[in-house]
Amino acid sequence: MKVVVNLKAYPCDPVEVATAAREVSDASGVDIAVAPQAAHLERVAETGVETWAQHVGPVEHGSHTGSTLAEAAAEAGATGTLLNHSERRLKLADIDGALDAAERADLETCVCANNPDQIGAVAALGPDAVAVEPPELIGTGTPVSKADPDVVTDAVEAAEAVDDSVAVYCGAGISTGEDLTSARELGAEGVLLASGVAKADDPKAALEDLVAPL
Ligand SMILES: O=C(CO)COP(=O)(O)O
Repeated sequence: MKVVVNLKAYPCDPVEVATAAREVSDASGVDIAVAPQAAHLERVAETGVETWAQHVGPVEHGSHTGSTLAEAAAEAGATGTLLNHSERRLKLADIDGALDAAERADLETCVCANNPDQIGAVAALGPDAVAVEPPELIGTGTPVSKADPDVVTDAVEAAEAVDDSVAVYCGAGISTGEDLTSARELGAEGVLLASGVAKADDPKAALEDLVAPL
């Protein structure tokens, strides 16, 4: 199972979370990536943790003020990127352009989507992974794997029908080892989570709990 910890714009210490993630990943052998704010990519990458951008734009070098250039994210140490997060929605053409940008910069990609139909559509664009995250469960602490397990199994089916080489992750409300195990039993190959770690009093303990059953 892959674990991607999205720090969003939460007021946590990105280096503390990244260091904890690297230590837990090293101790457990579980692949854990951290996606901080773009301005924190370099400091997070310096901890040695697998570092992802939260977004890159469908742009090349040029006149694109305020964009996140895939090459700049890679130079800062990112090796992957989320795209089309529910809080950073893109038009289909821009997802396609951002995937091209990520490929140019050699970034692993995970395209998020709200539901299984959208998962099928974005899987067709050829990302490395897709992640189904029902927006109404994001940040609630109620895991998608319990509240809406069909969303996960239907997303796995939808992606497989289009391209079975695309990994399927799920997210929203995931915070415990039990949530992770249920996600795996439903066919997910990874999870995306945020508040369960970024808002935890002890992010390292939260990560240890998360990977304990693996
Ligand atoms: O949006 C998410 C991960 O990208 C999920 O957020 P929560 O883990 O806070 O529900």
